[in-house]
Amino acid sequence: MEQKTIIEVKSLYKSFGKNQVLKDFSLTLKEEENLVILGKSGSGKSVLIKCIIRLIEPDAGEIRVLGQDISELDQDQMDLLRKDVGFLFQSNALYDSMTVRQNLEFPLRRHWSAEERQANAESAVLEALEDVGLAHTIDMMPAELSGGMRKRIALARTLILKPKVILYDEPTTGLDPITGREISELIVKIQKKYQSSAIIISHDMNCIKITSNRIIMLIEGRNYASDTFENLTKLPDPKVREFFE
Ligand SMILES: Nc1ncnc2c1ncn2[C@@H]1O[C@H](COP(=O)(O)OP(=O)(O)OP(=O)(O)O)[C@@H](O)[C@H]1O
Repeated sequence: MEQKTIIEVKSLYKSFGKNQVLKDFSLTLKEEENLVILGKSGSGKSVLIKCIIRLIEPDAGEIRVLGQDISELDQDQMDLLRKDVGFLFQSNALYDSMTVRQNLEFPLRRHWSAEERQANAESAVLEALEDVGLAHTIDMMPAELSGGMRKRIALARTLILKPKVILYDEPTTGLDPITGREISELIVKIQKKYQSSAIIISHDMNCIKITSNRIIMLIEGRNYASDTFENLTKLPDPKVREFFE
């Protein structure tokens, strides 16, 4: 059976003044796939992700998310789509003045009715916290948690809406190697449990090795090579080799 396409980006172009960042970039994300975007600093990985969640308007090209051309959606339709597309910020973006529970309840305010929240918020918060192994932190403040724990809480807050696809912006940056490995393993566990898909931006080779089903190399603004970790490490092309040496 052919796998469904979850995200399709076709011939994307984006420049800032004279700085041509994306030049004819394309990708396809399939159902239940963990796709890593690998590229140097400044190569346009964040710009790409921001185009996908429509924080940035591309100059040309097409982006389809869960079958919908996002340029055709109005604000309400885009809000509805955002429920299915989780985003884990590099900075975590937790609210420091709120407890862990309140942080997790926050996205429910926007996407669930008052009745739904009354009936199901408590169990949804607990399930998301259990997914990341941190149920005991429910009444703690973000400042009381380590960097790795804050990353897990941010992931739990993304999971609470049960997204079909999760976009991870450098999920292990700033973490020590052991904590980084735990987060990478958690990304794989979550994908299996929810049968979700993910785009993961990273240049942490350990994270990439653990999480990727496939890697796209973003070089000179385009999809320069796309293959599994193992196959890419065998390519003789010097521009690809740079990353694996
Ligand atoms: N809003 C903006 N205005 C002007 N230039 C921008 C803007 N956003 C990004 N850029 C430029 O686009 C290029 C790509 O930036 P981007 O943040 O996507 O890189 P990246 O691959 O994510 O890098 P890193 O790994 O360092 O995060 C950079 O040259 C950056 O200066």
